[in-house]
Amino acid sequence: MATSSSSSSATKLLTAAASLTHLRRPMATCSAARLVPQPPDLIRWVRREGGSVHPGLKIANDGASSSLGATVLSTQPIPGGSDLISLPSGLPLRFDSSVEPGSALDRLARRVPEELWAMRLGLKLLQERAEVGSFWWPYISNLPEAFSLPIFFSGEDIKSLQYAPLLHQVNKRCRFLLEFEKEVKSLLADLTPNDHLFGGQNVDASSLGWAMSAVSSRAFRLHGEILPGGKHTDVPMLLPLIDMCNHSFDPNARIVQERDSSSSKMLVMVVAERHIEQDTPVTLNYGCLTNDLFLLDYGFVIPSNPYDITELKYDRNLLDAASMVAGVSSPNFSSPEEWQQEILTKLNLMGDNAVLKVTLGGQGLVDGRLLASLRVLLTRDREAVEKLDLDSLMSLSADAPLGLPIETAALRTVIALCVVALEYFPTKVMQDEAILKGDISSSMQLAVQFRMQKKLLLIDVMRKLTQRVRMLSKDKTAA
Ligand SMILES: C[S@@+](CC[C@H](N)C(=O)[O-])C[C@H]1O[C@@H](n2cnc3c(N)ncnc32)[C@H](O)[C@@H]1O
Repeated sequence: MATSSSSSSATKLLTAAASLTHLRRPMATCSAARLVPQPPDLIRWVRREGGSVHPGLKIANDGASSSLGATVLSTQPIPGGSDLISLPSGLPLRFDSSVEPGSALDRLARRVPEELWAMRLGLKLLQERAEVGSFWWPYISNLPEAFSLPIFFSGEDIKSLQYAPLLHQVNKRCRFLLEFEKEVKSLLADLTPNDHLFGGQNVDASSLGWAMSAVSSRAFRLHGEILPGGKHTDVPMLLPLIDMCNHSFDPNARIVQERDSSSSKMLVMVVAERHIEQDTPVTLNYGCLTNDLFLLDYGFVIPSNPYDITELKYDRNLLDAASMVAGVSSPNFSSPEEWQQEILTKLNLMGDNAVLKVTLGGQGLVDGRLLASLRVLLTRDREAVEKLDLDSLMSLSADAPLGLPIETAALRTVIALCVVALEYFPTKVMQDEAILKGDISSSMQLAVQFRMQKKLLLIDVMRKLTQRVRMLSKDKTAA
């Protein structure tokens, strides 16, 4: 069970977090605070550099909720299909276009693991931030001075997340930043002052963390140049002004790319998806992401996020505990028969290549592999199982593929798994609600919101599966 290792993760993490306190800047009470107090007019800069911006748009602070920070706002009604913002290929800030292969910056970037790609572009951002007269200064000076990402939380706030998979990720990122600071310093020590990558400025875990957060919360992965044969690569890039648009799962605008008529370069545009009323924020969909990723990369949590999931570790003891809670007896959870083991191996839940992470919630509601394993472990009818393919065994939409009693027992076991998973959280939803009403820091607010949403998700899965069990038995009675 994922949350079972939380205490050891938390201890490790606190060790890392304690030494990261210098990373923390006071979290901006208004996250709209910018790098410099009066930054240049971004819209004017975009227009001057060959981009276009719809005359009915302005940058505004989202007053309704300061956590949303700045936003692009309509000052007049805008018809659907209108071009809102357009950036020529020179305006996006990319790593690949200007960093020489083999250069010191390139060598440093190669030390960053692929999954932390934001740090690579972050290095370029730091370099431009340090360069006097940088082309991108009007953009960079408009970036937030601080970010509400968990790497900047205090040890206490990180612990309050109460969810091991996220604690693990935060811990990993904090450790990486501390290690990378050393690597950067050692590389810089070998360079002459003239070759210093960051204009002689001190680069530490704090500035690296700022840059990584700026990129993870604002960059888009878009097509780079069109390659011969019409292929294109996906490149992360920072999009001035476009990155002032906040996220919505039901956005009123979207990003499109058009090929520049005179070259292989790409134009990046934002187009109104539908009619936008006056005084409405222009929103984009950042992706169908879990709250883990929204919090880690963007520093916010979406209530009732339909893409959020809770991770569990597939573990026979856990299944035994759940079956006891459910009142479903199955000795096969701890000692599956050989034919059952074969199917568990095919499901990658046993054997050398086993992947034991399973999920609840999200679009599928129950992890197909978990559901299939329960159906298989709860039946003695090997023949019936062998008539089914893996997809039918894994599908929640299939009508009780092994019959009603097995389906009911499997679903009741999943419901019990949710009960057990809820027990792992040290606090209850009601306690979280009470804490949120109190006078707490913005990072504690985020941590408590995050863990509360995980619990509400489990409760929602329980509710939906209970309905399903009822429906199945009703159908049976009616038949
Ligand atoms: C691409 S930037 C958008 C512009 C940003 N609001 C600003 O002040 O610069 C992404 C950041 O905006 C905020 N944000 C965007 N959409 C949000 C949402 N739906 N809820 C809460 N915060 C959001 C988060 O701080 C996120 O890291």
